[in-house]
Amino acid sequence: MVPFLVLQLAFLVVCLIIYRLINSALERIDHKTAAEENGCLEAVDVTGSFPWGFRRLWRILRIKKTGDDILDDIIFSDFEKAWTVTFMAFDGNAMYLTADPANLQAMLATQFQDFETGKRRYDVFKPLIGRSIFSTDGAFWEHSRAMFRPQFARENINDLEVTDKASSALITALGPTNDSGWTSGGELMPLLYNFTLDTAVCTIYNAWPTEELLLTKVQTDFLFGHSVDSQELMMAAESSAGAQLSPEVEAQRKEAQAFTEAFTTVQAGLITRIRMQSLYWLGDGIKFRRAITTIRRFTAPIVQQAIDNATSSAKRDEKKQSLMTNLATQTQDRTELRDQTLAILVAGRDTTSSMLGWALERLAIHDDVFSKLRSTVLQEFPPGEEITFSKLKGCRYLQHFLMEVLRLHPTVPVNQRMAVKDTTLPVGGGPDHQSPIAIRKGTIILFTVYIMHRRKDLWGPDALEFRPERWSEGKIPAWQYLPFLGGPRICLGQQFALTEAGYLLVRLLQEFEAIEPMDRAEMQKLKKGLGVTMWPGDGTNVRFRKAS
Ligand code: HEM
Repeated sequence: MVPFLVLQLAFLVVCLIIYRLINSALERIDHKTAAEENGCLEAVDVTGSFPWGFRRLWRILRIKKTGDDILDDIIFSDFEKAWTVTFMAFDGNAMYLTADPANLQAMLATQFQDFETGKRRYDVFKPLIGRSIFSTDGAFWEHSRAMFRPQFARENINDLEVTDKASSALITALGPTNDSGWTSGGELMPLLYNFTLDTAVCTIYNAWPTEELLLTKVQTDFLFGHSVDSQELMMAAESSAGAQLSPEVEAQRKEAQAFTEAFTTVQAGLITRIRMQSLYWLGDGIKFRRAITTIRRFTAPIVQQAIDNATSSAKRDEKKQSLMTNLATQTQDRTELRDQTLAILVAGRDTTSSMLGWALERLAIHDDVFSKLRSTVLQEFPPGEEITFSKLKGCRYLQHFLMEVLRLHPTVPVNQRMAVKDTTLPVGGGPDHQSPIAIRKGTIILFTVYIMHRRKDLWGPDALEFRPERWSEGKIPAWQYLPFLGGPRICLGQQFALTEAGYLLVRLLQEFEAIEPMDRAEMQKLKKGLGVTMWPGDGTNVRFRKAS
């Protein structure tokens, strides 16, 4: 006999499901009425015969078996009929998915006030970055943006001395070469993560001993600790980095390593939180919480130091200040200083290192692009001459190469906005998909620049080919290329990232005359890893040959 309580519970669940179904049906009717009133038409519905997105979920769950790619196969197939589509989400609400430049321009710029990043982003990222530029909307976001804007002005962009040292550290970490001039090769992504963390941490916090080592030793551990496992090579790398460490520096190195590891753990934890959607709070383990504590322990004295510097007239007037000290002249709220600067780290580390990973993969598999870029670099950046921001900006082929990398591999491939009032989007409705569509308050619109950057109707029949030359063949409409998005929330670190990446590539191309994948066939598959960002899924396994 089934206990009465269980029956009551079952009854409640059934009522809840019926309530949701009726609610969502009523919403659909409302939506239709609003659409008609605004002259809007319906977008193509791709929900399919199984409601609530089960079809998509089923395909995603079977990825390992089918070998499908989430973006190229599953999401792309939703766009078979139109570039803006709608579907019913798991919770019964209508959602939209778009890869239409006009709709992106509306959400990000012309109708900016109608769309927000939404509370979910704040909830997911809260443990690490609390209330900060990346995780808020409205007045607090405006305040944050105004506070950061001067820090990202051209004269404050990247401390190129730091970028230079981090580049040298990375080149050292590639290790010695064999008799034919080749490095032993291996997975570059950990080195690239450390490169971007080094440059960002030094710029933001002025915290690590740039003179002594940055993370050279940590990087060397990553590269040689497992794969090559040669004590001799490691010692050679260490001595060439001048890394005979004093006890103080060794303590700092340990601290830097603990911070790096904690940061990596937290990034992984955030991916879990994103994937768990509304149940994000169930995703945190003890490791995640400990890592947050480590990060806070690391930043606490730096925050204090920044406040002291900003309030001491002698220190405040020193020419070279960390970003944190500059911020501390505007607010002395410790929590805000911590959260805002960590937000910059989150926004800046994996995005830029992933771009570099893709860039090196492309150089490794396209010999012609490598040769052209290297000869351009040798001509415009003769070894020994200073590499400056304006020279990097002025090197057209280098810029076109980076733009093409971010076209085919935008490191933030899918994103979303939420309507904060009943509104419209300009295209996607009706049989020709050119009529406006009505969007109800609270609706989530997913958008994918990854798909938009690969549309043959926008980019031509060779849209999927990697061809930096396309950027010198005529003007490309601004809203069809958005790796950094656009409008008032455009990426603040765009120039920082392009300068940092350009600098490292120039240094690598000066130093090495060839780059080769460890397994060409595998690398040509260009597999992706997908989390907050999109990175080379199988790592960037390459080796370099030293210039003779
Ligand atoms: C290739 C490298 C990078 C790419 C592709 C990239 C991309 C993006 C994108 C797509 C957004 C918009 C997110 C949204 O509003 O939903 C964004 C925002 C942002 N990015 Fe970047 N980013 C990169 C590097 C950096 C770096 C190096 C920094 C800082 C050092 C940075 C700082 C920021 C900040 C602060 C925001 C938030 C802006 C706001 O909401 O007002 N980014 N980035």
